[in-house]
Amino acid sequence: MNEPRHRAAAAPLPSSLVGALRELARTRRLLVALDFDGTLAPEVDSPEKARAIPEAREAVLALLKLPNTRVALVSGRALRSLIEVSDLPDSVLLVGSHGIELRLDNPEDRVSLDTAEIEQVEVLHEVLGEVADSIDQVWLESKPAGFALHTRLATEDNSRLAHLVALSEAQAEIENLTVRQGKNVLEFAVRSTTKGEAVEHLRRYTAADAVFYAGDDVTDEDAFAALLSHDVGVKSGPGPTEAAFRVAGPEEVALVLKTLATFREGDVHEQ
Ligand SMILES: O=P(O)(O)OC[C@H]1O[C@H](O[C@H]2O[C@H](CO)[C@@H](O)[C@H](O)[C@H]2O)[C@H](O)[C@@H](O)[C@@H]1O
Repeated sequence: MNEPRHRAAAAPLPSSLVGALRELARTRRLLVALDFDGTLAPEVDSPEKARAIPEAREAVLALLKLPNTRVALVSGRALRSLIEVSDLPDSVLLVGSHGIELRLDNPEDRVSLDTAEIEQVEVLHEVLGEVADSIDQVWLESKPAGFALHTRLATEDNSRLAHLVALSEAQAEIENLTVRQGKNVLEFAVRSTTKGEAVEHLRRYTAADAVFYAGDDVTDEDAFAALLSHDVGVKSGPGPTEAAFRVAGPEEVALVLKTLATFREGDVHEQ
């Protein structure tokens, strides 16, 4: 099934989180950095069909209207794919490919790979393409500096096999390959960046006094690790995390963002 038919209402937020949001809303310059899949958008079988739930989108639009408030999406998706599925105004800062691609306020920064990296991407394509072609329901998503090997619809055995073979063959061909495990996906990149570096870059770029970050996957842990004591991190869904707070999924993330926007709006009017 690609689209959940009924969405559960968001569970109430824990009072400790509401308190942290109230405090964060008073920050002079605030950066709200958000992962996309599993955080704003429920997971679906076809990545191109993923969309932020309406409540999350509305909350992001509300935050965008506030002064001294920047919103950024920090995603593992290729920038082009992130632009398509997020469908948000250009004032949203975008980080794609786990930090390799950026779209800030100035015209797009294109990723330009050097000759050696281009050759490595070609080799990767060949190696991973063979793995995807030979195992049922395994497919390859192309990104500027690498590939995501998707196994969401494969059996558990086939998924494990695909990951093992892809990893050993790709690493045998390319030294210093960056490999990331995500939800039903194994990602390979010829350039190394993390969402933590992306958050640090965005913090400097926006001159933010504090940062809010929400994410659901293993790669978001680098971003949580980059948060400072006065920042707020919220993990969406299950799994180990360094984030100080956890909510159940995109419905609750939307409620968190709406609550933050409402507090901040109130503070702006009081000033
Ligand atoms: O960093 P994110 O914004 O969370 O992106 C992580 C990966 O998201 C996409 O794959 C995941 O979501 C798909 C749609 O729900 C799902 O089908 C897949 O199983 C998930 O792994 C995207 O396709 C990847 O390129 C991103 O790296």
